[in-house]
Amino acid sequence: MYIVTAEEMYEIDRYAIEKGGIEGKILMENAGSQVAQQLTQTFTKREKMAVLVGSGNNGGDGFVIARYLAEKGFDVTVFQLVADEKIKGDAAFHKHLWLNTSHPLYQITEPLELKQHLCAYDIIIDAILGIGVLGEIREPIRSFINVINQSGLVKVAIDIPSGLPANEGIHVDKAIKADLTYIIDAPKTTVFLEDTSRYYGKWQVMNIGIPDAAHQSCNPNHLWRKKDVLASFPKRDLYAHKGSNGKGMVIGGQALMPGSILLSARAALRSGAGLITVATVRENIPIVASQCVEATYHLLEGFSGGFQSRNREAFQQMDAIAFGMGIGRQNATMLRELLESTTCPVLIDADGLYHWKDLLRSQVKRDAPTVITPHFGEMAMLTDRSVAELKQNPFSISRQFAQQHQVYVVLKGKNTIITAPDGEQIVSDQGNAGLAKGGTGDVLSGILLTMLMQHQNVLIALANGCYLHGTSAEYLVEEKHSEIDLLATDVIEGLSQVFRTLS
Ligand SMILES: NC(=O)C1=CN([C@@H]2O[C@H](COP(=O)(O)OP(=O)(O)OC[C@H]3O[C@@H](n4cnc5c(N)ncnc54)[C@H](OP(=O)(O)O)[C@@H]3O)[C@@H](O)[C@H]2O)[C@@H](O)CC1
Ligand SMILES: Nc1ncnc2c1ncn2[C@@H]1O[C@H](COP(=O)(O)OP(=O)(O)O)[C@@H](O)[C@H]1O
Ligand SMILES: [K+]
Repeated sequence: MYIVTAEEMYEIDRYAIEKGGIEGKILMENAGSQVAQQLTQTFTKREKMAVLVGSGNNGGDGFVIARYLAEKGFDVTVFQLVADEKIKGDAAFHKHLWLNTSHPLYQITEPLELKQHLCAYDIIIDAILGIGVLGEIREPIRSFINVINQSGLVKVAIDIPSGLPANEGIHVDKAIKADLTYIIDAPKTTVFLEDTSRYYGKWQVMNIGIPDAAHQSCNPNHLWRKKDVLASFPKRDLYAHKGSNGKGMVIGGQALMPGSILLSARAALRSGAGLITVATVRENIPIVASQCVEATYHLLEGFSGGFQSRNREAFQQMDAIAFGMGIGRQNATMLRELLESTTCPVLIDADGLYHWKDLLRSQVKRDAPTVITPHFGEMAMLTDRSVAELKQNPFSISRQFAQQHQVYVVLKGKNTIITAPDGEQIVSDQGNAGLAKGGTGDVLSGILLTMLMQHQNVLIALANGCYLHGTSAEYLVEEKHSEIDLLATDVIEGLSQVFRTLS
């Protein structure tokens, strides 16, 4: 599935119309008929529906929806919130078809008038503004939105809640707070931002017959789904041996922090790693080893001296390395040597990100992939921006950062945004609030470590790893646990069930 900006959506429409030869009227017919079909399955004929239409093509969708609902015997009325001359093109065509049905069309100019009418209805279908919204919401639409939000009725938005921008980085001035949104063709960027996602309510994407070539014409971001995992997850070779399933190392864990490295190592093993070595300080080895007997151990001699040649040899045998979980925030020497002396992917997480920030000021010689996995607080630290700014622009800030520093960025949150050094982006929206606990990030690092050892393509490896992590939490909360009691260790155990659905 794709994720689009408003500009990309217009480009996709243009391509479908000009190169695909599908007329805009037909796309509108498809959009309206698909939404109407969903509405007839979700609501009953006892519920009275008010379709509110504006001036653009979003309003055009509203006329089609109303026509299909009326044909199916639903009690539906169209309220036109703009002057007649504002409705043009494809929307005017479909308005004409609606009028031909001889069902009512009311033109409303006053908010109070709308309020009085709405008292007689159960459901509002919001087809007032789509992705063409620009700038501050003008009157009288502004007051209409207030009336709708205060109505207490069920609000179903078409494509996007009216007034909400499609793109990140735009202040929300006034918008409908929908209970449900039927998104046309592809989710818009604001579906995935903390402040704007709440306006959508539940959402569902309607396929309106736009050819895939139209999407590919503008190379939009991807939303990672099970079918993408099934298509890209490496198959196990019948004659596999532990070496062919990948050798990985987790480096971290100061004396008082054995837990994080234990979680990473166990998660890496549960994800199918052939061999995992834990590199940590002497005090941690018996603690971690007692709960992770499958791993081997490598002694890190303190944190002050950097790597000796003994260390370097061990690191160079690895297919991927994860660095930083519980390592403490001092001394970037070790990380520099690790990055410069290895040719395998290195993932940097947690405290390791503070070390990496220190290295940004100097040149690090490295050709192999580097992956950073910050949460929003860590990303704010790395980019010298505020968390609020980052939450409004996570896609563009991640992209700019990944391109500037030539790293893979896994920006973790409810929706995790994964960016490649060339700017390509994938979103993993799996998971739930049960993951908002200490240690779940360490588990993710372990899973990603194993994925890096086993996939050809780093971006896909990371997307698949995030899918496994989030889906494990989803299964566990559906069947056994709740979002309250879920622990990071449970997420490791839950991986078995996710893998069974992939084979
Ligand atoms: N083939 C296709 O294209 C398909 C498109 N589809 C559908 O089309 C939708 C996009 O249609 P669109 O481009 O007409 O934009 P849309 O938001 O409906 O109207 C824009 C108008 O709103 C107004 N307005 C803007 N800002 C405002 C403000 N701040 N405050 C107040 N008013 C404001 C302004 O009108 P004005 O008053 O300036 O004349 C402007 O002209 C898309 O979301 C999807 O639903 C589907 O049917 C599939 C096929
Ligand atoms: N509300 C949420 N919904 C879905 N996933 C979440 C949510 N909160 C956190 N997560 C996921 O949980 C993990 C938390 O990572 P992190 O903050 O690094 O934890 P820690 O450092 O304590 O191990 C990330 O993978 C993140 O995407
Ligand atoms: K709308």
